[in-house]
Amino acid sequence: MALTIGLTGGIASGKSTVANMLKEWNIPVVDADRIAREAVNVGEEAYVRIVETFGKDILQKNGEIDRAKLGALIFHDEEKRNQLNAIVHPAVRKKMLEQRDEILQKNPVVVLDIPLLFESNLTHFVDKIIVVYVDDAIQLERLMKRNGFSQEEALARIHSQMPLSEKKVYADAVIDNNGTIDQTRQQLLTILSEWDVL
Ligand SMILES: CC(C)(COP(=O)(O)OP(=O)(O)OC[C@H]1O[C@@H](n2cnc3c(N)ncnc32)[C@H](O)[C@@H]1O)[C@@H](O)C(=O)NCCC(=O)NCCS
Ligand SMILES: Nc1ncnc2c1ncn2[C@@H]1O[C@H](COP(=O)(O)OP(=O)(O)OP(=O)(O)O)[C@@H](O)[C@H]1O
Repeated sequence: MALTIGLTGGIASGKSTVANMLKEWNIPVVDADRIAREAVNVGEEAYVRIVETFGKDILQKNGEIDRAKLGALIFHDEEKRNQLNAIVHPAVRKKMLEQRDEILQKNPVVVLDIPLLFESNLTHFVDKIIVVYVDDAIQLERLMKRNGFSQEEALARIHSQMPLSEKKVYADAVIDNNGTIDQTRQQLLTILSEWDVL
């Protein structure tokens, strides 16, 4: 029987790390962040609407969206963030569901890696939910390190999402990613074997 698993968590909590393990085991993963990046390529409908809404100041010299600039804008302003979400999310949802359906024609299982699974009310599109969890301090530390953000920049991003402690409550399974990568892999293996995926 077909199974759609939602993989979520907070920014820099370790979703991509878990998604990479799944891919190594040949479990197909649909990556919402990647689809969102493709949706705003030059010339796409969402690109045009973003330029109309936020102006040409958020473009690089070559015409592509300056993601750092747009990020600095929307992670500090909820209204602007909602405007951007309203432009990008419908396109992402459509593409993601198309990819899910295509994969399920050939595979019994698909994983949708969606950072904003709860925030965007997408839970009804998945059968089971895995939340990748880390403590606040570790999330902040890993995000600052990975992106070279100041504490203020990192906190703005973290606070634009539902708290991880809340996401944990709605999960069918929680991976505690505070420890080593190996400990995370073990937890993932246990969950997948309980769900008869591996
Ligand atoms: C603001 C943008 C240009 C910043 O780009 P940047 O390359 O710095 O970040 P990237 O896209 O890799 O996202 C990194 C992480 O930020 C978080 N995040 C991104 N967008 C949002 C948002 N609108 N609200 C809350 N968190 C977000 C997610 O955890 C995501 O994994 C970009 O994130 C964007 O276009 N966001 C809107 C689309 C979106 O919601 N994407 C995420 C899920 S589909
Ligand atoms: N168990 C771990 N131990 C140490 N570092 C880790 C661990 N898990 C992930 N990391 C590191 O933490 C950072 C965030 O992890 P990752 O990119 O997987 O998070 P993410 O949830 O996909 O982030 P985003 O929402 O921004 O896409 C990365 O630099 C990654 O290498």
